[in-house]
Amino acid sequence: MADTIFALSSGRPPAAIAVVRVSGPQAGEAVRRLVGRVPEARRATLATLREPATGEPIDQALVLWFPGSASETGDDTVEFQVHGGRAVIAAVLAALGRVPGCRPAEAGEFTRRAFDNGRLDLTRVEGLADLIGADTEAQRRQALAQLGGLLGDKAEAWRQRLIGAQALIEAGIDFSDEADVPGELVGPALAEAAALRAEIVAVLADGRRGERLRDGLVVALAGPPNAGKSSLLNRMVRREAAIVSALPGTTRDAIEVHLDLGGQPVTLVDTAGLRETDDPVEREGVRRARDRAAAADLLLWLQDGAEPDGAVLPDGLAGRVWRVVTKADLLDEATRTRWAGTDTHLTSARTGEGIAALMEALEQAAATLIGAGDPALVTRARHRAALEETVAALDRAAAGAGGPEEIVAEELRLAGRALGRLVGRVDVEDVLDVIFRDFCIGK
Ligand SMILES: Nc1nc2c(ncn2[C@@H]2O[C@H](COP(=O)(O)OP(=O)(O)OP(=O)(O)O)[C@@H](O)[C@H]2O)c(=O)[nH]1
Ligand SMILES: [K+]
Ligand SMILES: [Mg+2]
Repeated sequence: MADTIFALSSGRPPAAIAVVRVSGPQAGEAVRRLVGRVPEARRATLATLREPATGEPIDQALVLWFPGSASETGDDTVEFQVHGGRAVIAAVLAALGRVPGCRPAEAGEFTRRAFDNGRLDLTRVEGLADLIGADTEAQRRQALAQLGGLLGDKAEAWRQRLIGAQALIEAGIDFSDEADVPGELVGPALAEAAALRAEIVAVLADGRRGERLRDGLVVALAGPPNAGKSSLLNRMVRREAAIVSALPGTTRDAIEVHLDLGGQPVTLVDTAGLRETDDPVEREGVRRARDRAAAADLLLWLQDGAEPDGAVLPDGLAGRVWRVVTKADLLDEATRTRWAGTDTHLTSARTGEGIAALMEALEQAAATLIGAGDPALVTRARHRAALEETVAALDRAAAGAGGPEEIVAEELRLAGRALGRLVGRVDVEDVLDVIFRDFCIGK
């Protein structure tokens, strides 16, 4: 018999209410011991929880009993809503620990059981993890769509069609000596594979917006020392997140600030000023600054407005770059006019000039790059890799047309296997630990 698991599923106590969940074959026995009876299924029942050994009351609780396969995990489950004090929770958990066959749950174990019982496919498990981790509206919407099976159902439908196409060819192979089986079944199978390929390629051509939304859009501030990077960051986030000083080379470690721009998650990264230096600590800072700038989705390249030609963007950082001119408050009219004629954001951290416009532009860019339109299907690198593997196998199948039918069938099988891994139907042991590691205890 499988273990029965229990855990505190609500947040850190003390709190008004705490939810303790129990799931597994002994859940019914647990509720019988603590409540004295098994309450009506799926109805909130007010009951006194008692220490089974002594009969002493522990707390007044709402008890919810979800028998068998209709529960979230697919096993008998009971939820106790108790007062969220530490001693109450400790007493309930201790009493549950004394029920034979019951033990504390490990991180993610309730969800793992739901997966093992076929209640959730792997993409839904990931959606659930993302929903719990969602910080912004757009992230919440995307996670909820994933939990609802946006990608999982589509991938499973693709997989079923592939199995059908593969079966067509295998029927041809198995019965090829029999007169009444059509000899040419590879053609229709490959036509189906080509249609599938087109659908998957269209899903992959999403500009990685799902992954970007999940991770947050990374915007790096870079430029020469004393360009005013840290001052601008502080002004943008309206707090003293980074140290500012007149000394060039002040910032060493990259400083990250997370923002919610109109529902889009954006991470601003302040970096060390880029220059050649003999100071080993600053040199490490410069190395990190280059890495962060190169990896960013968007680079704000800052230059002091008083520098006549501006700073030269180093090689290798030419991706998505916005030029930002700083210290506009120090400029004379002629210089201002000259900058105004260029493709730059003119800003002053001192007066706040240009900051609102910059934030507005960032919010729009974030919406375009990650948030706009329907929720993306691909939200993790794992999804993308599995779909690319599927497309590669379909390409090999198409290239095998005219050759031995067994080879085409084998490539279709490999394409289906990649989709099977995506939804968690075939050999996924290696990815499960990684995915469930994200979960907390009680989930
Ligand atoms: N007048 C004026 N001075 C500014 C402005 N922004 C920054 N400064 C000054 O410029 C100097 C450098 O500012 P920082 O924000 O530390 O510059 P940084 O680019 O982060 O410098 P490093 O981290 O050393 O690379 C400080 O003395 C700031 O007070 C501005 O908008 N107007
Ligand atoms: K500085
Ligand atoms: Mg700085």
